[in-house]
Amino acid sequence: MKFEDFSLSKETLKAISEIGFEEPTPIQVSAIPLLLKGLDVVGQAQTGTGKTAAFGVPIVEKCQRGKNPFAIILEPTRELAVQVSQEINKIGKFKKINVLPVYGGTSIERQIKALKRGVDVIVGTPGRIIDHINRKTIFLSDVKIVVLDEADEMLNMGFIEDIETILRTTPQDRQTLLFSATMPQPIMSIAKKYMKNPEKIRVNTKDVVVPKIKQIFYEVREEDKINALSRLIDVEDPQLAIVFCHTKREVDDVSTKLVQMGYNAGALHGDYTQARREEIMKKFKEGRLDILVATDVAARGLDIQNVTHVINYSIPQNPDSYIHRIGRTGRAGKSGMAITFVTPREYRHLRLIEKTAKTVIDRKRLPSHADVIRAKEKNIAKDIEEIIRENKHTDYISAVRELSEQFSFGDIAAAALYAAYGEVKEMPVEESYEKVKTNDMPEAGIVRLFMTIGRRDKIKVPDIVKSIASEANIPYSKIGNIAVFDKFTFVEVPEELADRVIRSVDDMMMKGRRIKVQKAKART
Ligand SMILES: Nc1ncnc2c1ncn2[C@@H]1O[C@H](COP(=O)(O)OP(=O)(O)OP(=O)(O)O)[C@@H](O)[C@H]1O
Ligand SMILES: [Mg+2]
Repeated sequence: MKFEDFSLSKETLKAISEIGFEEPTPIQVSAIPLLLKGLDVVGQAQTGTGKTAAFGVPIVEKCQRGKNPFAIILEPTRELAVQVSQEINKIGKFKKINVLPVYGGTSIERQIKALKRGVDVIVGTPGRIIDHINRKTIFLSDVKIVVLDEADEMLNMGFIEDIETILRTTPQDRQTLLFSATMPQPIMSIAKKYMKNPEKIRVNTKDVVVPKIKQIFYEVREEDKINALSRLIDVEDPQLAIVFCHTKREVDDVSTKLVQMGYNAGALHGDYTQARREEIMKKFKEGRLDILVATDVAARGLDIQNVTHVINYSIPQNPDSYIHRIGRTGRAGKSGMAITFVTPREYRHLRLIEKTAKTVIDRKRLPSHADVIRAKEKNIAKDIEEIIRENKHTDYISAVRELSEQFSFGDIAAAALYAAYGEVKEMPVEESYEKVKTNDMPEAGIVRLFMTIGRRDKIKVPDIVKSIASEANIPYSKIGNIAVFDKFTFVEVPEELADRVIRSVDDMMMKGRRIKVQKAKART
């Protein structure tokens, strides 16, 4: 199937090819002909599979320009109104379709001016559209097509009255279209009220979740989440990541901590001014921000290139939210990674998500501190390889030659890495660490030491471990997992360093600290 087979106008086909779409996606194959025929359609297809163009192409194709808007597309968030209006604008480029995003938090006067100049397609959020209807600055009496994008979200409790108000101002004989990746049955029943014999399209009923998204979960205690997040980011090295939190406060908290830890992170939620929301989105899209920490305001519809990872810092409340959140990666045939943090109490909820989303989420063990270091070394090696392969380094060769009269090449290279990457980052000094399971023993080559210091001692155990490491003349980065319990602590170290650590603790004891250390016994 090709776009040419839909018998579209030259202008629309030209726009599609300029955007770079080579062939229609399955939802586009099914939906476009029905929409062109003028039928009401409920379209359900997985996240990132081109639902926007599935309704966008027919709207542009059928659009007759008049005094009042021809089509109106409703979106649940401002960000989505902007994004979808941009996409319709691209599809309508050669038909010179006027598209206007209409959403709150921004100057209504400017919107009114634009509306006066004439708009063919309105893409907006319900609240602001109602505002315009009341001010008589939007007339929907000539509307031929209404789209409820993210229909299930739009028809859920919070939005339904607004949607009804808007629909009442449009003509009865309009074409009504509903699209979403999820379409729960109760919503379908509500939807029928507004539609005429809707055709139901469901693409790929077997997988609700995009199969190319790899899904894993980690068991993490609430207090350990921030360190777990930092480790995962270090090891996974996402190009762009979205971290979802449960509340606005949690978003602020997590993003602030990430920034303090040196990550290039920003926050998005509904309490920020529109200017700030737009600034953050712009930065993230341009890759000037690596990590977007957000509430569910970013869960639906957003299409941002190169989001390689979605991390559920808090497990989503309902399974549909899980599907939409993780759908921010793995778009348009790309692969992606979805990570979910689960506290022990949330296991049952996780199972419910798996069941409803008809998917399997695999469990993994959190990377250790040593894994983080290894991953960093690997990333550095990758960077170096690329620099050499692309001959980016040649301007520095004479400098190295000069230095080599005084130092070894090894030292020069390591010092250059230091200059470029800074100190090897240490584990943040906090008392909460990944839970070391006391009944499963560490990996081969790692020895677990038992120490008689714990939370009860009201000292910062990691600080003590740091001074032990320094006493033993061992870089702190070589120390692996640390698990602090009330009265004791487990510290994991490479086998060959264990004796040195024990000896240095003994030396320190002589200096007055009463800590006993011994190799933990393996349970049999
Ligand atoms: N025919 C096509 N060929 C290639 N890429 C396409 C095609 N149609 C759409 N895309 C691209 O696929 C990506 C996802 O499309 P879109 O945002 O419409 O997905 P969606 O189905 O609405 O997802 P969600 O459920 O998350 O809203 C976009 O970047 C879009 O440009
Ligand atoms: Mg969409």
